[in-house]
Amino acid sequence: MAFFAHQIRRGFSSSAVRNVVIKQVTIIGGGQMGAGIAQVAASTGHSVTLVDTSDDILKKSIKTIEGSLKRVVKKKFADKPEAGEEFIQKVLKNVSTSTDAGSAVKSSDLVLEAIVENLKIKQDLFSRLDKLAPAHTIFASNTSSLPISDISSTTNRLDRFGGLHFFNPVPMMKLVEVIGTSSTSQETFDSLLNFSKVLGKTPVSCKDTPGFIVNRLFVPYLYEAVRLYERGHGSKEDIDIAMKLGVGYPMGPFELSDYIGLDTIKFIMDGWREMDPDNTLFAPSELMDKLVAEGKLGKKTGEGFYKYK
Ligand SMILES: CC(=O)CC(=O)SCCNC(=O)CCNC(=O)[C@H](O)C(C)(C)COP(=O)(O)OP(=O)(O)OC[C@H]1O[C@@H](n2cnc3c(N)ncnc32)[C@H](O)[C@@H]1OP(=O)(O)O
Ligand SMILES: NC(=O)C1=CN([C@@H]2O[C@H](COP(=O)(O)OP(=O)(O)OC[C@H]3O[C@@H](n4cnc5c(N)ncnc54)[C@H](O)[C@@H]3O)[C@@H](O)[C@H]2O)C=CC1
Repeated sequence: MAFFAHQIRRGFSSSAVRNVVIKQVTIIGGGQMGAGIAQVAASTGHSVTLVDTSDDILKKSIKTIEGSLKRVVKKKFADKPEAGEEFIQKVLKNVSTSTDAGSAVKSSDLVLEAIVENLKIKQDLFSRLDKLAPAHTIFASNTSSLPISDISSTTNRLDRFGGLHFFNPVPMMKLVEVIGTSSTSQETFDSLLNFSKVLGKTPVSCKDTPGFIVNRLFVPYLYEAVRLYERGHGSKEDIDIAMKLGVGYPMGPFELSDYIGLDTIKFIMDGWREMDPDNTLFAPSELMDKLVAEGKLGKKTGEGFYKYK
């Protein structure tokens, strides 16, 4: 009886009665997050195909992975630089690239999406791939804020669909939020939990609620820092210093917003405000709107709250 109730909660489906051991991974989107996830998956022995819209972007993704691996081995193989170089080459061999998502997913156990934070584009992608991926393949999204059940709604594999939310920079941040919708099967959820552990991360289980755990607490904090600055209650520099030295955060809110990308943070907040317009935690910021409109998105564009050129 308990088993049955449990299966109902997770949306039982006969096609998903076994745990999928994830070996072959397709990652769609080779930006900040996709490249980081590809690196970690390849470093832990997975065969990874990284997909993006052009070969030029993918070349940049591989360069990013190479640069990050160099930082990792500097520490891990401090006394054995040759073994470090060997490790880098071994990891890079585990990553192939493609601009053809449809072909890439044909041999995948997991398709993990880390493309632009836009519901329609994510839905279109998964709807197309659903027809091409094998039946056992699990689909997952790395979305920061969109409901997983909205993203999965255009597919016929609701039981094999979940959220895997990594943190930036992926090689350094230990947490993964694993998100199950009311339709995600227990087997899928367990496979995603297990995959996160095999990557060397610590997973936490989340419901499909806005911002899951971390961003629901964290994004309002980042916005309140900007509003505090707009009210003239402190300079950006002092607010950053205060949060680093006062509560031990590794980065202040302005440094971190620039690091994540102001477009991503604004997109999250705009979406929540639309859902709950009277919630003062979701109030807008004129400065944030202005910077994003000017294309000053943070570190990735060379300027955000601070300049990086
Ligand atoms: C928006 C969302 O949906 C969710 C999110 O991601 S929210 C954002 C979550 N992320 C954070 O909060 C990041 C907070 N910042 C930090 O933890 C740290 O500042 C940081 C790890 C990014 C950098 O650390 P730092 O001490 O400030 O700088 P730095 O000295 O350059 O780096 C520390 C170490 O990390 C390593 N490192 C940093 N970035 C790295 C990367 N991308 N790849 C590999 N190694 C990296 C460095 O090599 C360095 O190693 P050593 O200690 O051996 O020298
Ligand atoms: N930046 C951050 O700190 C975090 C972001 N996220 C989420 O991860 C996702 C990706 O974010 P970032 O890596 O920061 O973005 P990014 O802008 O660095 O990278 C996105 C990549 O996806 C590619 N892309 C866009 N549409 C595509 C398509 N249809 N097919 C293939 N590739 C496509 C782009 O060319 C780009 O290289 C978003 O959903 C974001 O909300 C999650 C955790 C942290």
